[in-house]
Amino acid sequence: MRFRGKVYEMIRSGVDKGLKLHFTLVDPEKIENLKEFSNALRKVVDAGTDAILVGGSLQVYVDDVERIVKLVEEFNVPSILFPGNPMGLARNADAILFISLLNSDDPYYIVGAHVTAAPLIKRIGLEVLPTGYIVVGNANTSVSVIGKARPLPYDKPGIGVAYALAAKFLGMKFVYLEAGSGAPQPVPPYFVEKVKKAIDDTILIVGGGIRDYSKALEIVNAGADIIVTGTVVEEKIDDAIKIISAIKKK
Ligand SMILES: CC(C)=CCC/C(C)=C/CC/C(C)=C/CC/C(C)=C/COP(=O)(O)OP(=O)(O)O
Ligand SMILES: O=P(O)(O)OC[C@@H](O)CO
Ligand SMILES: [Mg+2]
Repeated sequence: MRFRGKVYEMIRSGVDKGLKLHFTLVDPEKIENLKEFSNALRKVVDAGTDAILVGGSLQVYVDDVERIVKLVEEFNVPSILFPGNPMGLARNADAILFISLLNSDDPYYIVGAHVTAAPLIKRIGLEVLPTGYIVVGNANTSVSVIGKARPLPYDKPGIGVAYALAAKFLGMKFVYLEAGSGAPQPVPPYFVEKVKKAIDDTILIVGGGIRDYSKALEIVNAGADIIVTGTVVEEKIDDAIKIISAIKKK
C-alpha cells in the first residue's frame, strides 16, 4: 500500500517526461506456485516493469488476490487491481484500474459493476484510476465474451477515435485499447496512432497479443504511453524481458 495515492502521479510524471511505461498483468487464477511467481516477478521488476496489474476475466477468491499483492509488495513497484468483476477487490493493493468497458452491449460492464463496487472501494481507500476500456479486433477473447463487447474492427480506427474522445470528454484519465489477452494480433500501430493523436495528453494504454519486442516498439512508436503484457510473461518470460528492456530504452 506504500504507493497508494501516488500511482497516478508516478505514471503522469513518467509520461510527461516522454518515457514509455510497461505494466505486467498477473492473472491470480493462473498462479499455482508462489515461489515460481516470485522469481518471475523479480525478473520483470529488474527489467524495469513499472507496475503489476492483478486481475482476470473470471471470479477469484479475494484471498488469492491479496496473497499476490502481498508478494508484489516485496518489490519496488505499485500493485494495480484490474478486475473483471467486483470480486477482485483486494484490500492491500495500491490502486484500481477502474475500467468502464465502453463498447459493451451490457450496461453492467459500462457502469453496473462500478456501482456495486464503489462503496467498498471507498471504504478500502484504493486509489482510483478512471479508464475508458475499448475492446478492438475480431478475436473471441475472454474479455470480449465475458464483457459482452462489440469489438471495434481493426480497419475502423475512426470509431476508436470516437470512443476514445468520448472517454476523454467524460473525464477519464486513461484510454485502454484492448485486443484481449492472448489475441492473435495486437491493436495495429495505425489504429494506436490515430487514437493517440486525437486524445493528446490523455494516457494511452495498449494491450492484448503483444508477444515480441519489435511489435511492442511499433506500438509505442505509434503513440502508446503504456504497454501491457500478460501471456508472454506466463509463457515466455525471456521474451517478456526483451519487450520491457526495449520499451525502457526508448
Ligand atoms: C469496476 C469493477 C469492480 C469491475 C469492472 C468490470 C468490467 C467493466 C469488466 C470488463 C470485462 C472484463 C471481463 C475484464 C477483464 C480484463 C482482464 C483482466 C482480462 C485478462 O484476461 P484473462 O482472464 O487473462 O484471459 P485469458 O484467461 O483468456 O488469458
Ligand atoms: O495476455 P496478453 O495477450 O499479453 O494481454 C494483456 C492484456 O491487455 C489483457 O488484458
Ligand atoms: Mg491471460
